Amino acid sequence: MIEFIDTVKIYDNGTKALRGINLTINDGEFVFVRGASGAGKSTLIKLLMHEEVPTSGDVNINGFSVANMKRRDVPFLRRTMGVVFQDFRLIPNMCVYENVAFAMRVIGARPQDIRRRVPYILSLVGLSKKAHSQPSELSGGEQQRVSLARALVNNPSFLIADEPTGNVDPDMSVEIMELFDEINRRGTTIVMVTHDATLVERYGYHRVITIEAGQVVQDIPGSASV
Ligand SMILES: Nc1ncnc2c1ncn2[C@@H]1O[C@H](COP(=O)(O)OP(=O)(O)OP(=O)(O)O)[C@@H](O)[C@H]1O
Repeated sequence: MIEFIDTVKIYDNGTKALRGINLTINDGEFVFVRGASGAGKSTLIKLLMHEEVPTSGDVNINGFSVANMKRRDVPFLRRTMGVVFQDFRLIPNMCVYENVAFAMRVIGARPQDIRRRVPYILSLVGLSKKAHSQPSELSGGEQQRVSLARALVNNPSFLIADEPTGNVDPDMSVEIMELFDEINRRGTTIVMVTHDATLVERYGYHRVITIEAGQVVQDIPGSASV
């Protein structure tokens, strides 16, 4: 479960990015977070990842308190989440397989687990045939699927996606969204930031939270008919 409790974030230059956010995201939910540029969406994500800490209030993530967390616990928090960015952030000189395997190596996974898990995850995102391609040889949609595979490989309890369809064409966006939906059906909680109103409308059966000037101004619950 993710809980924002009176969460305020004021940056050092005095910008009030979040002005008291109260939100609960339950396990298994799929939540869109939308809002205009500068509304505070990235700040919300940075708090989830402990890249920033709240100025006051707290964020509780699966029992971790972001405000009171010790530095040595941050890697454990990050292992509970997978993150997908708009710009993919793949390692350019590694093939698809290696990009995904690397995410397991850095947390000390055993080689035999890596050999078993990576092909499974690549098949889940439909990229088995591209395992030995370099990122530069892939389309935007394929690169985003690698980034999704990498985010999923350590079996996170939730996925954060920051404009995951921002750099792919509309057909690919639908493909990527179908994958996120499938992953959510398998039980992973998803928090997806997007500007894309068409996408939100199309997948309107998910919860939609709107942020404006650092506050939640609308919270439309999802329907259970997924
Ligand atoms: N490191 C920082 N230092 C100072 N101000 C910041 C910093 N990061 C963000 N801000 C400010 O905080 C506010 C919220 O920014 P944030 O990046 O969270 O918005 P956003 O909704 O993600 O916008 P976008 O859709 O453009 O990415 C903005 O006014 C922004 O200028």
